[in-house]
Amino acid sequence: MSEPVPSPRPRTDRPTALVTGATAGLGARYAAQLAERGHDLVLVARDEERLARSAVELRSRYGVEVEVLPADLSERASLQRVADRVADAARPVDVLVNNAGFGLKQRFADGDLVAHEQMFDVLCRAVMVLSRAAAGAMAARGRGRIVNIASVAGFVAGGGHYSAAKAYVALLTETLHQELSGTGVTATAVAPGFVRTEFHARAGMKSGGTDSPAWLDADEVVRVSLDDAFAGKVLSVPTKRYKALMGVLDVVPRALVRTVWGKATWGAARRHPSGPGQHTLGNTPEQ
Ligand SMILES: NC(=O)C1=CN([C@@H]2O[C@H](COP(=O)(O)OP(=O)(O)OC[C@H]3O[C@@H](n4cnc5c(N)ncnc54)[C@H](OP(=O)(O)O)[C@@H]3O)[C@@H](O)[C@H]2O)C=CC1
Ligand SMILES: N[C@@H](C=O)C(=O)O
Repeated sequence: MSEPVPSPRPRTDRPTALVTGATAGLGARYAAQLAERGHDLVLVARDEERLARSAVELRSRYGVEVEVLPADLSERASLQRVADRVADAARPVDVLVNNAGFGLKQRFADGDLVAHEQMFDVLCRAVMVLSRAAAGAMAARGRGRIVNIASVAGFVAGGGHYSAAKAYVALLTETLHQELSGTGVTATAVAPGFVRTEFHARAGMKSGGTDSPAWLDADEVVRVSLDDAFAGKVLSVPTKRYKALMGVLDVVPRALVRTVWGKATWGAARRHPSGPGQHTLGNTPEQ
């Protein structure tokens, strides 16, 4: 990736939101809805052309200032540039949306270690570094919103490395919310269920009938989660269906959840190229 040239933009009296993974799926909708709610934007993703196209469209549609900050969040130097932008006291970021992410269609135990390290770096390390940068800068100003995209998958026992990473995001966000209490800064973990975005196609996963009620509209997820974040809620679970599922997950024994999720075609099994029961390790979900 070539060295990015951040576009310097004059400050306006509008608040600024920085969104990672802003070019597709949920991130693109966060950018658009935050602009609609009167925010200037800083857009982060890897694809520079797509970032530039998004910026042009958002400026013309919403009349806000849009900076682009191309960065691969799995690379430490790039991540640091984004963290420096988040913490820049001269150009305050009022809302941080840690959204960038991806899934892997492979098991953890015998999958490609480099791919799993990249997933860890983007889903966990980047969220940790950027949340911390935002927490310090925002607390010093006495206001700010940190919005971290977790997943219902993060509350599912046995859902693979992805679930573990999203569990980390949820718990880190709850910790941050607690530590920031009284500072004027809030942290919100968003836990969507299945959402129609590029996520599953990019990972080569089967997504089944995306018109089924299990699949959510990205715009609805973003609207509900921004309302929750601006209300200072610590956890946002968009839609009644998934709130009900989270209620069930709270009371069902973990061993049962592991077994069901491991075998279900819509669950962990669909992440395995070899399909349920045919993977190389010969482990049952209980092991
Ligand atoms: N879709 C779903 O069912 C659900 C998704 N989520 C979570 O929502 C978030 C958004 O996913 P979704 O919108 O579905 O996915 P998409 O695949 O539609 O979009 C992913 C975005 O992340 C960016 N991105 C990916 N890798 C990197 C990287 N290394 N550095 C910087 N940017 C990166 C992509 O841009 P580029 O390729 O240009 O870098 C893109 O803008 C993720 O955290 C995901 O885990 C949670 C629950 C459900
Ligand atoms: N809910 C989705 C992502 O978080 C999935 O599990 O595919």
